[in-house]
Amino acid sequence: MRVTISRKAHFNAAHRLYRKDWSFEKNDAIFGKCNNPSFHGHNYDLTVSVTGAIDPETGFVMDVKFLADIIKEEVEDQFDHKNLNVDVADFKDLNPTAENIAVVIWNKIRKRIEASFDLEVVLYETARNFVTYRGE
Ligand SMILES: Nc1nc2c(c(=O)[nH]1)N=C([C@H](O)[C@H](O)COP(=O)(O)OP(=O)(O)OP(=O)(O)O)CN2
Ligand SMILES: [Zn+2]
Repeated sequence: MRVTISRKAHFNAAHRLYRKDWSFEKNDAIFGKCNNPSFHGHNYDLTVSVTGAIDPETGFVMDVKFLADIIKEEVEDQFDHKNLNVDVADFKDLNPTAENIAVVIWNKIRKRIEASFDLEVVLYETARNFVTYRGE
């Protein structure tokens, strides 16, 4: 029997969607207002879900506090109130789209969680735009 626990988190960050190797005109055609050189911001909402067996002694799949601490260290402390393009090394050569941010977050958390657990990340960039990554 495998059960999923989830923890919600939040961070505020600025970004610009563009490629350094494209002209401004091409970036504008592909990324539109998201290519604003002055950047723009989002209030990102994150849900991290871990699936595993219930430990018969504790009744936990995983202590939610353990998961919350990982999210704080790997995501909130590194991304919150940051400019993703400028301040976060992961996006030095990676466009900070919601898709790429979700994959970066998944990889950071995956390293901190035992392989017996499945991991899913859902990242809301706006109230209506969200992406899901399960490491597949
Ligand atoms: N596949 C993706 N498409 C878009 C991404 C992305 O990360 N992946 N990102 C953006 C921009 O970041 C943009 O800032 C999104 O905001 P916006 O277009 O304003 O989205 P809203 O849903 O809030 O706007 P509505 O116009 O109300 O739909 C764009 N595309
Ligand atoms: Zn954006």
